[in-house]
Amino acid sequence: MGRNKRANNKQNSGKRSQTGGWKEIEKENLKWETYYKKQPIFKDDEEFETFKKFCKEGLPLTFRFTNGNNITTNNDRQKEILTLFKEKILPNLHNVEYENEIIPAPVTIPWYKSDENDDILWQYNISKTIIRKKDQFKRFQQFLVMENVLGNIARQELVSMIPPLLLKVKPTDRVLDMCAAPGSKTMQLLEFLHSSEEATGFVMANDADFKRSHMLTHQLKKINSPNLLIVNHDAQFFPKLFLDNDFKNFMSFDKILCDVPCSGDGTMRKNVNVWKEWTIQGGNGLHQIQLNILKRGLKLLTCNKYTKDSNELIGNEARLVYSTCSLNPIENEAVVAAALREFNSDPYNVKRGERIRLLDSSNDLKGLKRVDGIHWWKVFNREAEELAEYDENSDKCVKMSKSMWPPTKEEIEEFKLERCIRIYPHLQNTGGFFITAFEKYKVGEENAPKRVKLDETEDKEEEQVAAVTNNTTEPNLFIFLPNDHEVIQAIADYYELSSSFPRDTLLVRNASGQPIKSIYYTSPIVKNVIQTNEQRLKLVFAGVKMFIQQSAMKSTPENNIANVTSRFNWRIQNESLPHAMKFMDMEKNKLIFRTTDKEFVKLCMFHNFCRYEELFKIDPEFKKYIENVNVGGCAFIYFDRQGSETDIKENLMFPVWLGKNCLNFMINKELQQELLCKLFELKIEAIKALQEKESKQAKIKSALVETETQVEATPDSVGPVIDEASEQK
Ligand SMILES: C[S@@+](CC[C@H](N)C(=O)[O-])C[C@H]1O[C@@H](n2cnc3c(N)ncnc32)[C@H](O)[C@@H]1O
Repeated sequence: MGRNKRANNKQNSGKRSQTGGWKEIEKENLKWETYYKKQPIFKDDEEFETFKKFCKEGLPLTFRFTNGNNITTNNDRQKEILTLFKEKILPNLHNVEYENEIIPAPVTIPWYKSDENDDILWQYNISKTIIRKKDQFKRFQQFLVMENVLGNIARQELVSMIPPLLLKVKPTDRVLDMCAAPGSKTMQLLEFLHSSEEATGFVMANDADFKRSHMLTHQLKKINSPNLLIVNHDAQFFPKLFLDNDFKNFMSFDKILCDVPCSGDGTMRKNVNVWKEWTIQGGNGLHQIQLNILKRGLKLLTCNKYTKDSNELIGNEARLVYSTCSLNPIENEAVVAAALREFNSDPYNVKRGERIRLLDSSNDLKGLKRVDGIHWWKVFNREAEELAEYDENSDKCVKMSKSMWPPTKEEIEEFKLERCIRIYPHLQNTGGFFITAFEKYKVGEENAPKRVKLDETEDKEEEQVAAVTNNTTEPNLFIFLPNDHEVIQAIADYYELSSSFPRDTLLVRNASGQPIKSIYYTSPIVKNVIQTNEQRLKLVFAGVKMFIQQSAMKSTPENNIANVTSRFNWRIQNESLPHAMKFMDMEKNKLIFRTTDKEFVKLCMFHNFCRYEELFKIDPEFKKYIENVNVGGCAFIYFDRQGSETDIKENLMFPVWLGKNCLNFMINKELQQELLCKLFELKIEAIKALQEKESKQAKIKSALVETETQVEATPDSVGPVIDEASEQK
């Protein structure tokens, strides 16, 4: 059986017709074929045919092991889930037979490594349809789905992972992702930023489309990075930002990703509609906006400084990566060449001694098969007429620009477009992609980089940007709490948080500026960026939810908590617990109950309302503990797993809500599923059935609770995170 049969994904190859039947999209497009055959991209017709054959096939499955949803603290997560995959899942994927052929097992991709692990990226040449059909894949599929929901595995097209890798993000970098939605590359940028324990930089993810910037929020909030900001600007006019209230010097970005909107003809293996919709005008029409975004990125990029004598870089390297999922030179080399030409001849840049150039990436990503960028190409108008040169007075050049044409001989020498990277589907069975890395540089600075003084009057581009990005008048919904706020004080006292707990980076997301429902935390630099640029930034999202006011909490005579103060009903969100734990004395904190008993944890995790009597039977120590803590508040069960035999080796701590007679584990459904699967080897179907049953019982119980005025918190209140909109009301 050929690759075609296995990897072809029927799900993506058609569209419902109006009569409701399934209509195959024909994988042919004569305009596309003629256009690409005329470009100097493929060696000969034979190579084009191979390329086309691959374009018609579905993509193999690729998946990457990430550092999980506690991106700031959980560095062992990647190793742990990877080991689980290699020991428990992978052996079942060897020698799988389908239609009398053995499907080769997944293989690792050598050019994607983390500091700790060499084999974090895997490729499996099999379609989703077969995976769903065949029982042998069931466990593998469940594993992928579950770990993906939990943020431990990222499902992303192989070639789409290259641009963030070439940016070489460090934990100290200020990173801007100019066109970020849906966010798969931003996710990688955050992984790199958090590759060491203390990230002092940040990632700002931007998208011009309001809805898509919210989609970005949905994708990225699950990884809980306090160093992330999501904003909503047109990248062509991305505002200049400042730090530390120093309004004389603008803040430049050390790493910028320009993954611009494009015709997407490198994605036709996945998006079959490209076959139907591809036109010459598609690429031509995007050229100018792509160039504008790239030029704006280059403007905002930190300038690398080199010593005069030895030409050595002073300080860290800043870079910008430009990428598209298109193979069209008009969207790629033409944009890159135009940016080089325009930037390096702009009097403003010349006066400041700043230039840009392409970086040589040939030694990066060893093992990745690639082709050099091209120096010339053919330009066609929407009528498919080949045009030798630009003529602004000609009707044939309507809606075209001079920058679409190839560079001159001298420019070819200077631009080094061969440094661009082209990836074709047939090179290593992937989608198509174009990537190149730029640097902005200045020679002759002996000392540490100086900040650039603004001189707006000489800068034409800034005038344009200022005209578009008038100060935002929207109310600020991201308000930092004063560090002596009484609620913060009460929370710190209740949880016995040490004096080093950072109280000054806690914020609320409502116009009143008071902690109504949730309190979030950010990194110090994110706070700085938000506060200094309140008037300039259209901020959509920042902050990791840390404390939540438990709404089910009411004070009644029956539950013995008649005089509850606010401190009792603020619980710690599970995802923020590892961060909070850094400021707790794990030995002495009286809210922590330690257990090594798997059965104890199992019982707690199995039931929404786990009765104390049952737990006392398993561990009599728990009775003493309960007598010493406040009923009606949040506490913790610490599962000490040293020397444990099961898959998860790390110790686990869970927030629990202590009711009068029973407790609730305050973890979400997905984590509950993962832990029940891994710790107790339960089948996912059984867990889901159990969750449903418990949820029904919880509802009945809640109703009873109302009538009996016996207050308990239900894990339903943990469930879906309250969205900002509802909170802002
Ligand atoms: C190729 S996609 C980006 C994919 C993304 N980098 C990822 O890996 O998930 C291009 C994105 O650019 C956004 N976009 C289009 N025009 C834009 C503009 N002028 N400024 C900023 N974003 C823009 C689109 O909404 C779209 O989400």
